[in-house]
Amino acid sequence: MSAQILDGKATAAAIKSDLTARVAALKERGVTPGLGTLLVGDDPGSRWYVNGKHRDCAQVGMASIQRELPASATQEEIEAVVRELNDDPACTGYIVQLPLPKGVDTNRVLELIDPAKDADGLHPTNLGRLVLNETGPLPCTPNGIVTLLRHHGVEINGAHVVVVGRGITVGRSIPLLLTRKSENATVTQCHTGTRDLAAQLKQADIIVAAAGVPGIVKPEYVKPGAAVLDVGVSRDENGKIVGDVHPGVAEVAGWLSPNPGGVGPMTRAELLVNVVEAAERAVGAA
Ligand SMILES: Nc1nc2c(c(=O)[nH]1)N[C@@H](CN(C=O)c1ccc(C(=O)N[C@@H](CCC(=O)O)C(=O)O)cc1)CN2
Repeated sequence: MSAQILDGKATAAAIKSDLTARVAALKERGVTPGLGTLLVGDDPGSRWYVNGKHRDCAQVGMASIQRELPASATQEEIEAVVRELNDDPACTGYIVQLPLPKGVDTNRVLELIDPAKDADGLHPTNLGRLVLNETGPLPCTPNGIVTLLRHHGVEINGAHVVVVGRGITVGRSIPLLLTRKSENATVTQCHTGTRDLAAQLKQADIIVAAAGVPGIVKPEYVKPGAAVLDVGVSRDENGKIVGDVHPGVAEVAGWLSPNPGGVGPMTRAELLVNVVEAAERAVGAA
């Protein structure tokens, strides 16, 4: 078997085309949605992602506000920029690029973001809304995964999804999305405390690999025909992306998200969706 591709690039392009029309409609009402980013430090990967987000904004006609601080920035300096973005009327929504440098209290920074401007959907208020089934911005990577599966007609309803990882941006929140009535999946969450990862993965109709451990999902752990989403981003000695999914999985899985070209572009597209929706909510168009 050779897995069919869960094409994140093409799916993200379709989302951005829809957003271009929605941004144009907002502009006709005198509102230009703007995405803000705060990058602290000079990690080349983080800078690449942030630049990509600003390129996406330009592509759909959105404004963008780019703020940067050196790796030596103090907690107070970072929080001061967060407060500025909260108060900036040109900024509809924004993100603080993660990870923040060692020594910074990430949770304190994330909690300071105005929940109405939380483009990542990671503020405790918005995660709480998700738990309570209330409307709000959804975490971008988990929402991108759900959209990618739906776009390719992969059945989520009734599926057994096994998530590997419990990080802030994906693992922690994706079970909340997948177990909503609208998705209706059964979710098992695996992490470093899981005794027999292989046994858990063998049960999965859908695998979300977000551990950040290269090749942790091996072909022999995957049920033939399963859908496999590779979220992990590690780099080899040449700087090439190495995902959490072993290349041999392509011979067993029914569906596979490439990495790059799968979940990454979807994360960026859903970020724009959150900002456009915030702007639409503000003018009463959502
Ligand atoms: N505040 C946040 N920080 C981080 C998040 C996040 O969702 N919010 N997620 C990751 C990084 N990330 C988004 O910021 C991200 C990762 C990957 C991509 C992407 O488009 N990747 C490309 C390949 C890129 C490459 O070649 O290096 C792909 O998969 O095709 C976009 C966004 C951590 N931080």
